[in-house]
Amino acid sequence: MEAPCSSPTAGKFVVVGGGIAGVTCAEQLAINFPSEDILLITASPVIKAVTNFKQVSEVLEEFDVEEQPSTMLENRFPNIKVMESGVKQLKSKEHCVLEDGHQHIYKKLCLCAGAKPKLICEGNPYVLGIRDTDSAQEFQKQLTKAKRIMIIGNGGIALELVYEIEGCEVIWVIKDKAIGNTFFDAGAAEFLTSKLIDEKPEAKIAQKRTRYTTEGRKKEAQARANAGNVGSALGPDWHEGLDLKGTKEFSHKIHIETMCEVKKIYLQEEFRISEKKSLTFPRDHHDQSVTTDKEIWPVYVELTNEKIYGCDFIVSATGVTPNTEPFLCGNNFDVGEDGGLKVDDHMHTSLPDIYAAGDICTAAWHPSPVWQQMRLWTQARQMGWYAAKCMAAASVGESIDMDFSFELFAHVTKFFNYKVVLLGKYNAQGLGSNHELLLRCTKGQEYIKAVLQNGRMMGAVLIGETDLEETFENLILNQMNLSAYGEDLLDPNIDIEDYFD
Ligand SMILES: Cc1cc2nc3c(=O)[nH]c(=O)nc-3n(C[C@H](O)[C@H](O)[C@H](O)COP(=O)(O)OP(=O)(O)OC[C@H]3O[C@@H](n4cnc5c(N)ncnc54)[C@H](O)[C@@H]3O)c2cc1C
Ligand SMILES: NC(=O)C1=CN([C@@H]2O[C@H](COP(=O)(O)OP(=O)(O)OC[C@H]3O[C@@H](n4cnc5c(N)ncnc54)[C@H](O)[C@@H]3O)[C@@H](O)[C@H]2O)C=CC1
Repeated sequence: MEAPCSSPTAGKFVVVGGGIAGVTCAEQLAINFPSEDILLITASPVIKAVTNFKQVSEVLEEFDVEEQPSTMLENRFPNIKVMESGVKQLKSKEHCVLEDGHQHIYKKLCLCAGAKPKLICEGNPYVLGIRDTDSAQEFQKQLTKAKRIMIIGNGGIALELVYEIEGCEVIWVIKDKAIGNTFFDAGAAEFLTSKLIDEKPEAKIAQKRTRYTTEGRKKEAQARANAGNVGSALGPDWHEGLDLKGTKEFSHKIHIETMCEVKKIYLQEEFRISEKKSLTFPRDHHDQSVTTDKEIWPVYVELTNEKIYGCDFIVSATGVTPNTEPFLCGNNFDVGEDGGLKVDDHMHTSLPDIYAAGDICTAAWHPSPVWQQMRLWTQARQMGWYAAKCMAAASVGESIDMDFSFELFAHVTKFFNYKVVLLGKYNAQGLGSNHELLLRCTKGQEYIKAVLQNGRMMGAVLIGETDLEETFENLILNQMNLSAYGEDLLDPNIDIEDYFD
């Protein structure tokens, strides 16, 4: 029987989760309270550290991310104690968390347990999700033996995979008309699609963006997390250390099935008995076939458009579900529609002294008109940092204003080897039909889209080396009326920065 939790009077600051949100939160608490002990409980054997942080503009930020043994964090902050263990239960009334045989009383708790892949089908060994180092390595291992895989989903992971995978046929199944729906509209999708058709992989551009490394990861820290425990989410450039090659020598071989979903998955024997017919890989006339019509596959997928394809395995890149499970039982949290713990504008959940940050939480405050939550690395850092500030202020009876980073959504990343900057309501999310778009596109070079409403800039997509991010960021933040400038705003012959000086 479990020991009951004792009185919360002697509690400390406790943070759960060693991903970017949890580590940033613990670090900030350690700075704010140098004479207090901060306990970080994490299920993963390594922690994530933000290094080389650079504020590129008022809201855009760049940093590298390193997987490090937890001792490195403890050395940097002697008042942080890291415990490698999965929290099994939360007793919010008693201010107590329980992990393997131990209980920890908190005065303030921040839950940063991240999220896990939301798979199209749980428990099927041929359906893989990618989240942490282990799942990425498993995927790579399977890929080395694969002739054909199927990727389901149209977000960040799918976009990165279809561009990086070589030597393997890829059938990419998307619910939408165009690729990359979580980041792009159809115009940007078309601009990017031409990259997939290029046979020769080009030299990667030396473009700085958030980088993911495992350099600091020591051997002993590579010990796998206990069965059932989840590791931290991968992040920017996670595929760079992985050789994403199938069995053959060619670059991209991608077939996209649009506007459909998975109807049924058959294992080999099940499919044979069904006497259904699968399709060969669609190819154009000068294409050398990789797989033959006679191929027998380990798994077959029937799509809602009635087409059936066989493949070696399926990647379900279909979004994430917050890791709330161990915390919900017996605790009456307000939970968002996406399954996250609802937090207010001070990162506080609905229960006393419990905060949440990063992928596990659902922003339930009234946001700035040009900010939205997306489960991203940068937001995990910002939320972890701000949650710590709020916890610190609350513990001395104060309150602080919302951090400026929540004023404007800003994300820098790289897709198909292009720098991609997304600002504000970059896809006119929630703006209804009352908005206009200004576009400038130079094939193979840049794609610029500005979203305007009532003459004010509400968002932008900048693909390529446009150098416009800072100017656009300012235009969105200051909400200047741009009606008088019309299309000049994107005229390449006008130096827009001078324009607004
Ligand atoms: C393949 C991939 C590529 C990505 N690429 C990008 C990108 O290019 N740009 C970008 O901005 N974002 C990217 N993301 C998203 C980004 O990685 C996440 O949004 C971010 O890392 C979330 O951080 P987090 O700290 O909230 O959660 P996580 O990193 O998931 O960390 C959660 C932590 O909680 C621990 N934990 C879980 N349950 C428990 C428990 N019960 N007890 C104790 N500890 C527990 C885990 O071990 C882990 O340490 C990517 C994600 C993936 C999967
Ligand atoms: N460069 C970047 O910024 C990257 C960010 N990420 C982040 O990592 C997290 C996980 O990435 P993803 O899994 O790609 O999530 P995502 O949220 O970006 O995309 C999920 C996609 O799956 C589709 N989908 C959902 N259910 C489906 C179903 N049943 N059938 C078919 N399609 C379905 C959605 O329409 C969407 O296109 C996200 O938070 C994402 O933002 C991931 C990779 C790169």
